[in-house]
Amino acid sequence: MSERDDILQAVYEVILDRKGALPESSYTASLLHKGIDKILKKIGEEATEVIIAGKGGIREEIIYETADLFFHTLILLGHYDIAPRDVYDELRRRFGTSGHVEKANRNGR
Ligand SMILES: N=c1c2ncn([C@@H]3O[C@H](COP(=O)(O)OP(=O)(O)OP(=O)(O)O)[C@@H](O)[C@H]3O)c2ncn1[C@@H]1O[C@H](COP(=O)(O)O)[C@@H](O)[C@H]1O
Repeated sequence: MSERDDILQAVYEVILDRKGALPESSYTASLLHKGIDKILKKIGEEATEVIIAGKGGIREEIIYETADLFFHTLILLGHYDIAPRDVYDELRRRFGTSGHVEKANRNGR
């Protein structure tokens, strides 16, 4: 898959553009402007909504709330200039390794 077809990458690039935008010009710009504590608060709220949707078991709501969580997590990555591909690389590094083995190799993290 090319980066152009990767929606997480595409949204991430919009988020980076919004870093230079006026807060009143967009939701993303206003959240970035409010700073890291507000970004983290939104992630906490969105994660809670994923949990509630997960308990409810309604497919569309789980998808909708997960998209909100992904989006706000991308804003966190954007805040720190961490590209989605860095997260993909970490997942690739873990791919094929059992979760139990991966945990044992975390060296106290
Ligand atoms: N994917 C999203 C996306 N997902 C969710 N949201 C917004 O995230 C907000 C979360 O909803 P909430 O009700 O929790 O938030 P709120 O009440 O508006 O905000 P708070 O007062 O709680 O902080 C809503 O305003 C949603 O519209 C998004 N806003 C933007 N994007 C993407 O980001 C791009 C840039 O958006 P703008 O920054 O608005 O131009 C868009 O083209 C989209 O691709």
